[in-house]
Amino acid sequence: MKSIQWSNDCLCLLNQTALPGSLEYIDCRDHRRVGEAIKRLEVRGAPAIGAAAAFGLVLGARELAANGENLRMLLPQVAEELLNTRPTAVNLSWALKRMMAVLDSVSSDADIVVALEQEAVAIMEEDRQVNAAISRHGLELFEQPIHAILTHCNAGALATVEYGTALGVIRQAWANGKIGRVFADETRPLLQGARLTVWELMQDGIPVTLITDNMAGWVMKKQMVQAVIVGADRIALNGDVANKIGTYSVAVLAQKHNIPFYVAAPLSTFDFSLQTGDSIPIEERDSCEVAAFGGQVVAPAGVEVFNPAFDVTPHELITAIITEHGVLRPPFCTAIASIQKEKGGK
Ligand SMILES: CSC[C@H]1O[C@H](OP(=O)(O)O)[C@H](O)[C@@H]1O
Repeated sequence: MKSIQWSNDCLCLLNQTALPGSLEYIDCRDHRRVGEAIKRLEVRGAPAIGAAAAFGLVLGARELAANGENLRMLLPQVAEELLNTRPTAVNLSWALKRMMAVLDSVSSDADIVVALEQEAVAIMEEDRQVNAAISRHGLELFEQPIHAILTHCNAGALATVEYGTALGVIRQAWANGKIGRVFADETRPLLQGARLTVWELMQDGIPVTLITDNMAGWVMKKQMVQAVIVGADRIALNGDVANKIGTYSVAVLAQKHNIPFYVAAPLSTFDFSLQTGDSIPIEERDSCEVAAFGGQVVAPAGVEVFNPAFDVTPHELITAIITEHGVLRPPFCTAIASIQKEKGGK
């Protein structure tokens, strides 16, 4: 399945809020609809929202050009609107910064829209290649086959342009006989695990067991899983990782049970401006997501709700970070710095 498809003047998104019940597609023909889709998690996952925002900027540029507007003056406002949809995943700002840099590289205004579209297509294609590389490098984690691996939320093809990050590693490991089963946390409150990860793995014929988030500790205690792998939304220079709420709890439990805890993420998820995860912005979402379940209100009206969509796992709890450049091992600050150097500080 493809979470995102671009055809000339339309960004077609697989509506992830309708899964697994129905396969519905949203045709976005302007940047405002793309922004709404990101806010509503109709498209979600750090790399996927970065790519969607990139094409949202293309749609915005087309509209401005069609109205004879000054793109260099007005496109920053379109970028700002898309940037303000969700604060935690750094891929959103990374993609928009990369797209806006096109303006500096194009001398003629008449060429801006085409150049932007080419850059958005490049971002989409690179994500495919990057996830394939992450998945290949992930094989290094499994010198010996393991019975089962636990994952949290959805870091699969739905969260990226294709193949996935954490689920990309799982797919490759399964194909090479390195894992026998996946345990998927349901991932309250929006159930990305129960609705999306389970659906993806069953589509691929990969054995999966669904558990509630509060079962993860017991599953580890009973030695039913031998590793954990998750995605990421923002990684600081010291290796602190922001990811779906509940990831920190799983990492603490993994350490308690001496189970390796892996993070799979592309370099576009690294925030090279942050020394630690302390200042990663954590999105807080509407209380109705917690006070209701499956559309049914379950808590008394008026109850106070705290609904952070992400948490930050300190680098000390992370065994390795799998990137397209290879598997990073602690000390992550050194490993990340050497990648930065290799890439010329970009
Ligand atoms: C491959 S990034 C996936 C990452 O994004 C998810 O958050 P959301 O569903 O709110 O977009 C979650 O943190 C996943 O690990």
